[in-house]
Amino acid sequence: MKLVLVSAVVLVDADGRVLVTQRPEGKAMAGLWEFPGGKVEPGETPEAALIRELQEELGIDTQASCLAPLTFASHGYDSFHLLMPTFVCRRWTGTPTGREGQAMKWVRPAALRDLEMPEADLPLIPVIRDWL
Ligand SMILES: Nc1nc2c([nH]c(=O)n2[C@H]2C[C@H](O)[C@@H](COP(=O)(O)OP(=O)(O)OP(=O)(O)O)O2)c(=O)[nH]1
Repeated sequence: MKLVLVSAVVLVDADGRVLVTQRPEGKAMAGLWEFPGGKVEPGETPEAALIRELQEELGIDTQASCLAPLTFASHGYDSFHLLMPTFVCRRWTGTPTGREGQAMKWVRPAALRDLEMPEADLPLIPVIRDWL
């Protein structure tokens, strides 16, 4: 089974809400709400991958010192095993916008359980609720 390393981040705004983005039509798991992030490329650190993905996907800038490790997901999908270090970030510059046309929204941690999220994300929800 292929191990896929994906970095994700829980962006937290001044009101304590977190950002989720919707996977676009045509991709695997289309329509599900997920945390910003993406695959870590060869030679890249998880932090560098996130900084790159946040710029590409949302048009915001942050730095490694603003990314605090929160938890991780480890989940077996049919065709790969996902390992997803998950950070929390409260400091960035710019306003997140769906640069790739994806829908996004800010939600209270308590409302995450009402969203349809990828299987791998479900164990993250109580951790986020407890620690934010
Ligand atoms: N960014 C992110 N990806 C997640 C989450 N939960 C989860 O299972 N994933 C999975 C979905 C994808 O299989 C993988 C992230 O890969 P990706 O977004 O860079 O790439 P992708 O599948 O959209 O598509 P591709 O460009 O590789 O074709 O991790 C999450 O909360 N955030």
